[in-house]
Order: sequence, then C-alpha cells, then structure tokens
Amino acid sequence: MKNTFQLVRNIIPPLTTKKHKGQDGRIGIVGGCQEYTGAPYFAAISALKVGADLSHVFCTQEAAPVIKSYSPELIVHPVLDSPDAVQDVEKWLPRLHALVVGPGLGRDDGLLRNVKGILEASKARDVPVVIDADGLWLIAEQPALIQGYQKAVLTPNHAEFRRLSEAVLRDPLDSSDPHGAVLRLSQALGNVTVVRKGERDVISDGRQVLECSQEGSSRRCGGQGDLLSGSLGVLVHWALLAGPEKTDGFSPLLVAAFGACSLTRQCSHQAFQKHGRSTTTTDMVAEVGPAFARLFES
Ligand SMILES: NC(=O)C1=CN([C@@H]2O[C@H](COP(=O)(O)OP(=O)(O)OC[C@H]3O[C@@H](n4cnc5c(N)ncnc54)[C@H](O)[C@@H]3O)[C@@H](O)[C@H]2O)[C@@H](O)CC1
Ligand SMILES: Nc1ncnc2c1ncn2[C@@H]1O[C@H](COP(=O)(O)OP(=O)(O)OP(=O)(O)O)[C@@H](O)[C@H]1O
Ligand SMILES: [Mg+2]
Repeated sequence: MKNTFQLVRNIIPPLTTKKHKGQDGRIGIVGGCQEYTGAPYFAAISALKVGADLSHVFCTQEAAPVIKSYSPELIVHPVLDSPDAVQDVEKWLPRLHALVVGPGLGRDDGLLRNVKGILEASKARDVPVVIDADGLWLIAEQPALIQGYQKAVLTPNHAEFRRLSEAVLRDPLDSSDPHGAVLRLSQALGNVTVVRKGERDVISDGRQVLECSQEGSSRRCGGQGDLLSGSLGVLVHWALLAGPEKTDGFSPLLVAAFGACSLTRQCSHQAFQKHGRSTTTTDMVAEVGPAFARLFES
C-alpha cells in the first residue's frame, strides 16, 4: 500500500505560476434535485478542495438556487430538467476534463433519460466519467450505457454494488470473496473500473485489484461517498494526464481511485478525531486540505 501512495503522488500536477486557470481541472457534477442538494455540493466543493480550478454543477432548476447559496465557488447550471438538458450540458463538455454523474440525482425517469443522453455525449467525446449514487441506479437499469467504456469509474456503496451485480451477473454474489466479486463485476461491464466502498474499499479494473484500508472512522453519516466521487473526478483527470508511465503498470484510473478512497477515509478519520459522534461530511470537507497534504505531500 505504501508504494501505491507513491503512485498517487506521481500523478499530482505541480503548482506553478506557469499555468492558466482551469489547467489543473475543470470538473462537472451531474446531479442535484428537489430532494437532494447536499450531495452535489459535497462532490463539487471536494473537487475544488483537492485542487481542481473550476467546479460546475448541472442540476434541476429548483435545486440550483439552493446549491448556489451554499458556495460562490461553484458554477451552477439549472438545466438538468430542461427540455434541452442534453444539449445544455453537451455544449460544456469540450471545456470539462471529467464528469461526476449521480450525486443527488434522484430516480425521476425524466432526469434519468436526460442523464442517459449526457453519458452518451460524454462517451462520444471521450470524457472520463465517475458514476456514483443514483447514476448507478441508471447503470443497473441499462448497463450497456457504460459497457466497455475504459474511462468510466463506478463507486457503488454496499447496496448499489448488490443492485449492479444482480443486474449484470447471473450467479449470486459470493460475499466470501470480495476481491473476486469486484473483479467479476468489472469484467462483466467490460473492464470499467469499479470501487466497492465499505469497511475496506476494493478497487478493480477487471485485471488488477487494489484494496484501501486507510483508517477512516466509525461515523456513517451521509455524504461521504459524495466527497469521494468529487475528489475522484479530479484525480481521474490528473491520472489520465500523467499517463501509465507514472503509475508503474497500474491503470491510471485504479491509482486515482485508490487516492480518492484514501483521502476520503483520512478526512473522515481527522474529522472524527475533532468532532466524534457529531462529525458530519461538512467537517470532513474541511479536512480535505490537511488530509491531502498528510497523505500525498509530506
Ligand atoms: N445530503 C444529501 O443531499 C445526500 C444525498 N444523498 C443521495 O441520496 C441518494 C440515495 O443515496 P443512498 O446512499 O441512500 O443510496 P441507496 O438508495 O442505495 O441507499 C443505500 C441503502 O443501503 C443501506 N446500506 C448502506 N450500506 C449498507 C450496508 N453496509 N449493509 C446494509 N445496508 C446498507 C442504507 O441504509 C440505505 O438505505 C443518492 O442520489 C445520493 O447521492 C446521499 O449521498 C447522502 C447525502
Ligand atoms: N464500515 C466502514 N468502516 C470504515 N469506513 C467505511 C465503512 N463503510 C464505508 N466506509 C467509508 O465511508 C465512505 C463512504 O462510503 P459509503 O458506503 O457510506 O458511501 P455512500 O453510501 O455512497 O455515501 P453517501 O451517503 O455519500 O451516498 C468511503 O470512504 C468508505 O470507504
Ligand atoms: Mg452514495
């Protein structure tokens, strides 16, 4: 695990005065609806805190003023439930380095239909996508949407992993072999990268398996998966930019996922040390800077 941290360090771009705004990452979050406005915020602000330069949120018209009110740093587009949602997002794709699809998306059929079009447009432009939360609900319904897309990373929790496996694998889940279960799901989806979050995070691209057991915390408050998916959006961009020569034979997406899992757990650990049982994801977002420095810059 120690040299895996070195692989993550290898993909982190240097901070220099020679760069222009946006060069270190322009990330789009697709999600945010009437019920859920926190999740897309957590994902978007985490991307900025990890080191992206710009964070866009593409959400429903109703959710937009709420998410805008959380932070001036976010660029919030109230388009996800518009009749031209796909075109409204697609026109931004040339200016985005990665999309994080799902935080706070909800399961409205109309929104899922729009997100299907957005995913197809993203694949057509070779945009890397992290798919989380209710984006995974859509994938479980229509696995062909990302089948074989090598620039896709899925980040299911326990329930989402089960739903995906039941949708894609015929034989029942073998819970006694977590590595094998993630390997098989990745292979069945055409070697997309899968992160099964849990007491230990298991990551596979259908060829290799990494496990993240970085000490986290025993707080299971909502939103931690959104911090992970937002951080992962940036790390995916950096890892693909750095290329496989910097990741010592591991797939860049595998290394990016290990980095995001480690960072999320470290944030949880540091926040829990300060706040104990009252820890929330907001406290964890505040720890992104110090946790990143401790894991990857010291
Ligand atoms: N503040 C917010 O706006 C938040 C919104 N969220 C959104 O809520 C939507 C649904 O997310 P959910 O995570 O509820 O997804 P699910 O609808 O898949 O719920 C997961 C269910 O599985 C159960 N579960 C989780 N881990 C388990 C385990 N280890 N063993 C057994 N059962 C387990 C949970 O109790 C939960 O009921 C997503 O779009 C998500 O982004 C969440 O991210 C939480 C925060
Ligand atoms: N039992 C556990 N012990 C330690 N860490 C855990 C445990 N379960 C999950 N985690 C960690 O908590 C974080 C979020 O995982 P979780 O399964 O809660 O995702 P999620 O349900 O998608 O979260 P969200 O509420 O954002 O949707 C990950 O970093 C994961 O590694
Ligand atoms: Mg989640």
